[in-house]
Amino acid sequence: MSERITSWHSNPSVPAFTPPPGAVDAHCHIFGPMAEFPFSAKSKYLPEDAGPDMLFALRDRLGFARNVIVQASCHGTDNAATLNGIAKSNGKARGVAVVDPAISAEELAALDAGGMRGVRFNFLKRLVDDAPKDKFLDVAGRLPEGWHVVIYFEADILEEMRDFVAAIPVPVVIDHMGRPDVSQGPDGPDMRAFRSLLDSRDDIWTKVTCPDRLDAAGPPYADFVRSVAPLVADYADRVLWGTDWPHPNQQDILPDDGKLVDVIPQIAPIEELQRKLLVDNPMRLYWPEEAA
Ligand SMILES: O=C(O)c1cc(C(=O)O)oc(=O)c1
Repeated sequence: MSERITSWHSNPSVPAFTPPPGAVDAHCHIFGPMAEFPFSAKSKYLPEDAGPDMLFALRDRLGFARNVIVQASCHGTDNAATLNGIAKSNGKARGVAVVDPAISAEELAALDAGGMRGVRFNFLKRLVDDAPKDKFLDVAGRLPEGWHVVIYFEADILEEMRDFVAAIPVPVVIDHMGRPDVSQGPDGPDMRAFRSLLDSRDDIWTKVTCPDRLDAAGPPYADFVRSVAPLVADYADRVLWGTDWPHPNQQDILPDDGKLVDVIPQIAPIEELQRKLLVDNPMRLYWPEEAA
């Protein structure tokens, strides 16, 4: 792996939709800068730098107030770049860490002090070499007070994930809805299976994110909208939204973040749903001490 890749749009449009005051971009990442925060030797991609200043400029351009920075797989289990982003945010960012399951209580406490509020378990073979469920469960049982687990998996292994999800002793957030095939529509097998997983516990949340990854037709992402809008309506108190900037591995697409924001009023057509999705829900999970 030698060539560094750019996976984000250089000049995203200003969205037509104005997010409500206090809106949280609850899924984004930081890459590097590499000179200060080298990428993991195990990373499956080598991105150009996309550091905190770029993230905060995008936040402001899109009309958001806060970020949840999810440790990207290219940084492995060294959370320094993500912690640096949180530290530079003036309290406007919190994070989700990726950890070696053997992490000590002291190291977990340091991540908590640095603004981390969850740990991510990634099951995508194209991103990580292994995903040891037994070790993940061990660390899930030792997390700091108030933390949750974020899981990233694809629809083809949803059935294999059920027992694991059931065994997690803290709230669970599922990235990108477990990547359903949205061309099947809201009542297709992938969405039905995903809903039954959500129904298995009342503390499973999900991110209604990544139309660019899930809907190959591109903007206005009609299949994504028709499949996801009913989910937002039915699970209004358990959905989160994020840009996914800088869109790891999307170098062939370069999603326009303004257009991604303009999907929000289509999946959450009324103000109450927009406020829950963008403010109330992420505040409960990431800034509970400030939540209404
Ligand atoms: O689908 C992906 O390629 C992807 C990768 C990462 C990461 O590298 O952490 O995070 C995401 O949310 C999505």
